[in-house]
Amino acid sequence: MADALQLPVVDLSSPDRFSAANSIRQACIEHGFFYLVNHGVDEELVKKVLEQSSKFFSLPIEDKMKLVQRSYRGYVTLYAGKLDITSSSAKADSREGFYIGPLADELNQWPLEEDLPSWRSTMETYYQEVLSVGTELLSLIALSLRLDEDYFKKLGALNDPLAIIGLLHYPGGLDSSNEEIYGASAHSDFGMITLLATDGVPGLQICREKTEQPPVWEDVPSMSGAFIVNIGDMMERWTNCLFRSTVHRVLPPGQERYSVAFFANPNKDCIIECFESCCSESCPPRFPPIKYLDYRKERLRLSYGF
Ligand SMILES: O=C(O)CCC(=O)C(=O)O
Ligand SMILES: [Fe+2]
Repeated sequence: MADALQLPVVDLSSPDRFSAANSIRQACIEHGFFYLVNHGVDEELVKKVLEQSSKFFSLPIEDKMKLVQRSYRGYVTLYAGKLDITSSSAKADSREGFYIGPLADELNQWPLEEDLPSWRSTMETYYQEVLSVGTELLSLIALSLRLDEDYFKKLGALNDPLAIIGLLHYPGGLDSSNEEIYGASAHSDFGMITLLATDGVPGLQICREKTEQPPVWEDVPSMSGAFIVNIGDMMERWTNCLFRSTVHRVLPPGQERYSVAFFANPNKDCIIECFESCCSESCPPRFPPIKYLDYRKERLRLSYGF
């Protein structure tokens, strides 16, 4: 059994934006994870998204396969990939997913309205609402880095961002004592930040020290009404590792589990290079500049082969 963890709580509606920014700074330095409360997304909407997600995954496999992923939009089958690209012994991840990208770009695939009424409109509403929460949160993150509030906007990261909803289903029924099968094996997220909602079934764990052996895994329980937010690799690169893109995983829950991850990714052409304020002669950039799309493509190729 892993240690229980008390993650910091950030209030998005706090009138004292500087104190909210400071708590974000501390959370991102120490954990790379925090709970976000008072974010303004109605709990009923989150519940509806989870219900609609469960309706999709309950369809017969032939129907799900009609929407099998193209350009990483649509249905990704159980055991299709392995997020842990460092382990040769971990088996493929025991989960299935459905991915929805930018609403305007025509690549998305949708179930028919007559098969799953209101499914598309529920997901579109959720996409727009969580994107605006993410945008607001990024202005606080900019403040927390002593940058202008609209820094990420000016950088172009928020112009047509390649944000993705991942509807995730962990079927359960697997014995978690089998060390080599995970719901989602150990990984860091590829983008700027991720905002996660779950159905409350446990399973998510983080490892704060990547290099510690043996690794120490700590449980991240869900908090009712809060998003679990984590820092992704692009934010880690921008900040030269000041903010951590913390490694996390999902154990195979004995019980079925649903979650919805909103990956707030930057614009596909955004060049990610260390902020000037985060490097110096004595602390040079640890990563070369990289275009977001190139980084993302490589990670998807390594984990999923597409
Ligand atoms: O399902 C979860 O709780 C986390 C999923 C996750 O970490 C991911 O898909 O990147
Ligand atoms: Fe993740």
